Amino acid sequence: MLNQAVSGSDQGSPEPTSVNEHLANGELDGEVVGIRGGVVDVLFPQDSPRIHDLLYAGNLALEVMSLLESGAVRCMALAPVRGLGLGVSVRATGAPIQVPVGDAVLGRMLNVFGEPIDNKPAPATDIRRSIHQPPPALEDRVVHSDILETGIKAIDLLSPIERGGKTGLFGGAGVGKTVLITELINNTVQEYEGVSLFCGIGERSREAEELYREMGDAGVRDKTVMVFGQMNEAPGVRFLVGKTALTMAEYFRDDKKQDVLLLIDNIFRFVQAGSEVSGLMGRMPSRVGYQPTLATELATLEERITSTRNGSITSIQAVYVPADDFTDPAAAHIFSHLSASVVLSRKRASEGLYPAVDPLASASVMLTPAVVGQRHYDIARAVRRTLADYEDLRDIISMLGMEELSAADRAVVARARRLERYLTQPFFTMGSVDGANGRRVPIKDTLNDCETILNQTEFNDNESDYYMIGSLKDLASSS
Ligand SMILES: Nc1ncnc2c1ncn2[C@@H]1O[C@H](COP(=O)(O)OP(=O)(O)OP(=O)(O)O)[C@@H](O)[C@H]1O
Repeated sequence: MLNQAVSGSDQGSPEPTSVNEHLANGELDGEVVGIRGGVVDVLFPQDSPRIHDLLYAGNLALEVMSLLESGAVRCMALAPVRGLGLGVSVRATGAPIQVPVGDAVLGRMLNVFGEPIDNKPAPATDIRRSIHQPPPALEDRVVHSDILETGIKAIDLLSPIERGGKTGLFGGAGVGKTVLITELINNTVQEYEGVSLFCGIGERSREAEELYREMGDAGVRDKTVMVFGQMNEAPGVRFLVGKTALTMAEYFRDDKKQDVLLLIDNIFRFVQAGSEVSGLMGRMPSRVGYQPTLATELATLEERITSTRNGSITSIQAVYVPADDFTDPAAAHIFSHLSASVVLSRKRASEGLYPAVDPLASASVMLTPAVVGQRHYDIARAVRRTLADYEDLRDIISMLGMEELSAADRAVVARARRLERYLTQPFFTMGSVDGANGRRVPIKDTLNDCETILNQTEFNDNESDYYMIGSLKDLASSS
């Protein structure tokens, strides 16, 4: 209901009063004047709250998205709007969502508001930050040229991850993005000198629980923060939860001067949530039905994920590619923010070649002689060339058979098939499923092994022996 004090103040002082002053007097109450899906219009008889301010209609949290000509504010709901009616009174908090930051959030599983979802008390800290922050100034950003070694052969060899950079794991449904990101957590978090932050956006809630348990088993939970806004939550939550995680990451980087490893599964769901909100807000869709503001929305998040003089944020982001279409505007825009992209292919997954990294489509700006060294660069190129030549020969083989190939081409095929199998790897996180034990392979071994295979001229061994092994030492010890 409209507040009496507010409606009676028409004849009051002509001086505009600030929102905070109204709040102090408990005056800034508004009223729900429109509800459309998760979008709620609220009319404040006097000062309107600002964009991004948090409002409450009873227990329902709302975030102000835009100011309407009618003087009302259009908000997105951060929970289902079931039961909400016109005329319900709304209270403005006078501030955006503020989340707890600092050591108190370590080891915790939190939601978009920074509230616990692990059945433990709220993080014990008074330090809270607004989730809407500007990106660091250009002159404060720094570029590293170090590699974060993952122990995953295909990634370290063909698409090395930049420390302090952004890496994307692209793939359609069910090609192994979540498995790969979990393996990366397993392989890197333990050795990572700094804190890790996992942000789950719009994925299955079951995955959140599994991850929490795995973090506990691996003994890394106390240097990890997990923030979730999963697929069962309102689009507004999925849209904002990335910012919650980033605000916590920025505090570790800027105030504690620590290095942060930020893992996001799945950044596409952030774009998708933005598109749901945009549709509800009544904006005209743009290409392929996405929101016209796709590029700016993504930039406000991605530009904050950066390394500064204070500390670095290394981020690894899973990117769902709708219908395996890599020209999809969401995938293409995300791609433009990254320094390395690991592309997972359905064809390789269907052949059981896990991790299904596509050696020809995956790339990294780190893969230059200046960063990885001439030898690594040459070996990676030779591996790619061999696999590309094999791709070209595949049609001929399927039509005419291997017999029609020249001896040189047959050698290329033999090497390529061995390389393809060698680049598969048993994962620690899949151990219980396929029975094999996980393997972590240092890049030095991967380079030596690939060189050995590339130089191979006799092919008496069985190519299937190269499948799901760690380094070639495994092959020698099993024969
Ligand atoms: N490295 C691997 N080794 C063995 N099996 C794997 C591997 N990666 C993926 N798989 C198989 O593929 C399935 C799907 O993997 P995952 O859930 O990671 O896919 P996804 O790309 O995240 O899918 P979605 O888009 O549906 O979330 C797994 O359940 C597993 O059976």
